Amino acid sequence: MAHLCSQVLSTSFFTPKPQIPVLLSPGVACVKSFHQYRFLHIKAMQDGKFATPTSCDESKVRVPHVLTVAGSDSGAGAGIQADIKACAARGVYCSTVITAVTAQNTVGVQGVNIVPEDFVAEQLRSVLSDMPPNVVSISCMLPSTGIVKTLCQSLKEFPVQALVVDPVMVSTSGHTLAGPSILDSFREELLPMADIVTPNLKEASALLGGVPLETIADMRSAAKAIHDIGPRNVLVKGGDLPASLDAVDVFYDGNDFYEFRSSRIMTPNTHGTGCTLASSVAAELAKGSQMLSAVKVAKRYVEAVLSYSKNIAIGGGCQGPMDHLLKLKSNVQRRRFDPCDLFLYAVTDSRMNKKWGRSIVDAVKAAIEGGASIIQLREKEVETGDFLEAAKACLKICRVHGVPLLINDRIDVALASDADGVHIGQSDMPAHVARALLGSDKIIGVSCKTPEHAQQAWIDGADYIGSGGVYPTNTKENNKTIGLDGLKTVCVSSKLPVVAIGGIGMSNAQAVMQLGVPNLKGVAVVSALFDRECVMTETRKLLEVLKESTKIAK
Ligand SMILES: Nc1ncnc2c1ncn2[C@@H]1O[C@H](COP(=O)(O)OP(=O)(O)O)[C@@H](O)[C@H]1O
Ligand SMILES: Cc1ncc(COP(=O)(O)O)c(N)n1
Ligand SMILES: [Mg+2]
Repeated sequence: MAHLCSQVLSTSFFTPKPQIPVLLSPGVACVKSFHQYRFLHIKAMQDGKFATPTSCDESKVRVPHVLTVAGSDSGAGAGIQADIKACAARGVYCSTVITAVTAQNTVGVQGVNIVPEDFVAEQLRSVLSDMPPNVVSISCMLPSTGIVKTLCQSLKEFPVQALVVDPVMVSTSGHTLAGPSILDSFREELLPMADIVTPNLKEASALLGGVPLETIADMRSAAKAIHDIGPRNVLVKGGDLPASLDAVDVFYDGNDFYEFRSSRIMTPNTHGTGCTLASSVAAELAKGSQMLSAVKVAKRYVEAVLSYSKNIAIGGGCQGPMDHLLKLKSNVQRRRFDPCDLFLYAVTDSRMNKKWGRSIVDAVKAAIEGGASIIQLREKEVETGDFLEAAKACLKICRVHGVPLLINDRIDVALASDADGVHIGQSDMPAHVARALLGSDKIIGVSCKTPEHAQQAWIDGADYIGSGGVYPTNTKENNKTIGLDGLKTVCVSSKLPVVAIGGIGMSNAQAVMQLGVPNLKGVAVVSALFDRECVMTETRKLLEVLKESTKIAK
């Protein structure tokens, strides 16, 4: 068993993968190449440097793992907290060694308490001896020369495949996090070990003895000069480049320069961008990416998080944090499905839009203005790319008005546009498969003509049922009409809310709503809204009819 374990343990280090990032520690000053790291790692294993796992089996899966060495930020925008969140968002396990604890918020840094060197060493030993990371990321303040030395010593003892160094010296709020006394050990010991070093403008300037950096040409010269100190790659970050419309970072690998550009997000919530970038580079390297693509992906991630977080309000200061877990947040923020949303359910139709010369977006806007409570895009004749663009544009409008947007049939389009859900028929993907793909927060509606369909929809995790055709309709070929009786049978057989569909309009909506079954929540309408000259007026009129009929029913 022990033999098996050591094979499992060593796999990620011995397979001829591309380099794995490690945030650099100082003791390995003379070790630069990936192959040398691997050699040292193998030797350390042979010397019994790693703890022998007490239990393991072949079915265990190794996960990409970044060890971040950083300071704690009580405000959780930067430091260890940013690193953990970024790694989690990038799908990578993150262990931590804390070098200092700061009292910090959106106003600034109120205090710094340095962790004793021997305790930093103990944390390093605990992690490195038992759970060797793919990459070490030193994305933080290193408050003393002693800590730099401790790090280098530990990395010498437990070499890793790649080292990422973010030389945090000054916080965005202007607070000095690492004094000039450690600059020498940074330059002499840490930087030569780094696979990549990621200084911002101020840090690049400090590393080079205070040269002013004001243009992209300056950043290129700085990247080259820092490369000469010894790291294999340099990324000079231009978040603070004055008068730059774009956020431009300059990458130099010793041969070529690359400019990574993204639009500049106008937001005060930029605290922690540097930590986030470094740990994301480390995360991508841990997953096996080459350096250049790791930087590219990390930069794109930072841009997405900044953009997502640009209006969040946490704290009263002017250095707000970002929200790294944007995906989770968007799910939490989404309004839960309310059966009352089914009251006036507008279903678009591409043929009708074409006939009346309006875009899908114009049709949706008009229906919402008229009072539609939910929208379904049913666009059978539109190309996928156009459908996706239309869905995104409609979603913006729907979100402003708090109206859910569903996509007919196309789970791919619903996922890609982040629409609120789908409506599927009996011959589409089964609802339980759609649920597995879409997750628990999206709305799923299923067309049902019989109690058996309704029962299955409930088992499969649907949120509502669309039942019909109640009356004959020409928006759907060969569609069996089930009549008011068929609709009632489906309603009483199901616990799910139901929306009636098929040939419903001004003349018969009242009859449907007066069916007298409590889970019949509304009517879905196509032609009566969209095969008309003024969608908004027709929607308003239908809304009045529906309101009137609920009054009568009471
Ligand atoms: N307002 C912004 N919009 C888009 N990207 C930004 C913005 N500010 C910083 N960045 C990006 O965030 C990353 C971190 O940059 P920077 O803020 O310069 O580093 P640090 O946080 O270490 O000071 C870089 O990729 C930079 O281009
Ligand atoms: C503990 C800790 N680590 C790093 C930073 C730098 O982050 P930023 O440059 O965004 O202030 C910080 N402020 N605090
Ligand atoms: Mg910054």
